[in-house]
This record gives sequence, structure tokens and C-alpha cells, in this order.
Amino acid sequence: MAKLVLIRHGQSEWNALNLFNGWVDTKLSEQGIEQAKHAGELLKAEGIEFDQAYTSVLTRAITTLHYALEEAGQLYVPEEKSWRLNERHYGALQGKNKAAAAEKYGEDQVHIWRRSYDVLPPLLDNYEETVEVEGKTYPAFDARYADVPYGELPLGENLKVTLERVLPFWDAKIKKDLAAGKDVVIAAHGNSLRALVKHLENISDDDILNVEIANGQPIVYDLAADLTINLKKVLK
Ligand SMILES: O=C(O)[C@H](O)COP(=O)(O)O
Repeated sequence: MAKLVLIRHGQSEWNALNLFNGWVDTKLSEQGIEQAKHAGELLKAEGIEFDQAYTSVLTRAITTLHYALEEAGQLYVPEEKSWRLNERHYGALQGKNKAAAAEKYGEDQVHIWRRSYDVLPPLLDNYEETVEVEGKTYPAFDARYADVPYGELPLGENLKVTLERVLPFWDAKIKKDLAAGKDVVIAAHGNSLRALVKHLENISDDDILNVEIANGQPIVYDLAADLTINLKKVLK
């Protein structure tokens, strides 16, 4: 029986400011660092020893993984990063304030953009667009995406598109590890993890609207040999 642990990164600086992050490479806030360390303490208390770790290519997820593994005494665990585990790309909403967007476009519209399965956010016009926040410029795409075939990079994603780009990595890597009985941790993002949870738990397109994943609270699955779920618990 393999264990799969999903951890959404700790609070980011832009989570604290209530800004849409998406693929913008924001850092953990002080609170986010504490949440990541606490996740590691919880995993240590749970006694899980990981064989493999996966994370995205975004700093807030990578550092969450490292703080948590260090706290759990398992910083040695092999890790692999993939853009396919990135947060959903929030298109032209990236860097915008979530409350200001709700005032401008209406609460309902913003909730649909944030939580619906198949409604796309407003898209970027091109790959060269940058995001400016408080005098700092964030590139939309940089060298870390150099190996991604040009057309595969998104200009904005809904949950459906996010799931479609998570799944090839899940099938090729993570699923194989689990099937081989390895215990795996994935440190990723609110929506790349919602997509994975939808797939794993077979949640309907409508019901996924109500699924929220908290920062830094590990979700632990005990999986049967056929990867069906024997037990799920959220550590707090
Ligand atoms: O990208 C972001 O801003 C967050 O990580 C997730 O945002 P959401 O709660 O609006 O989906």
C-alpha cells in the first residue's frame, strides 16, 4: 500500500496581499514559511518516510517542499520538478487584486473564474507580456520554460486545461511510483492540486466548485494496489 501526500504551498506574499499569483513566481511570506515547517512537523509525527518528492517550477512550492522535508528530517529524498505541477495560469488576472476584480466584474464572475471547471479567465495577449506590481516587473515566462514546446505554454487556464497538462506527468511518473509501492509527496498549488484531487477522487465538474485546499495542510491518501483510495485524512 502506497501513501500519497499532497501539500499546497504555504501562504505566498501575494496570497497575503490578496493578489492573483498564477504562474508569477512569488515567494512565501513569513507565515507561509511557518506553515511549511508545520506541515513537516505533522508529517514527522505521522511517521511517513518518503521515497520520492515532486514539485512545480515555482519558488513557493519548491521552498515549501524543502522546509517541510527538512522539518521531517528527510531533505535527502529525491525530488523532481515539473512545470506541469505549476499553479493554473491565471491569464490577464495575474497580479490583480481579487477583491478589486470582484468589484469591477462582480463577485459571481470572479468566483466562476476562480472555482469553475471549464470557464477560462481573461487570457494574456502574448507570451511576452509582463506583470507589474508595486514597481516590480515579473516576466510571464522565463528560462525555466525553455524546454516546453512553444504552443504548450498557456496564456491562461481553467481547471480543465490545468488537469489536462497535469495528467501526462501524473501518468508518466507519479502513478508509476505509487504503483511500485513508493510513498510520494507532491508540493504544489491550490488549483493544480484541486485538479489532481478531482481526478483521484472522481469528483464531478459541478462538485469541484466547492473544493478548497488550504495552505500547508498535508492531505494524506492511503492507496490500494490499484490506486483506489483506502483512507484520506487532512493533517492540521
Ligand atoms: O494563484 C493564486 O492566486 C492562488 O494560488 C490560488 O488562487 P485562487 O484561490 O484564486 O484559485
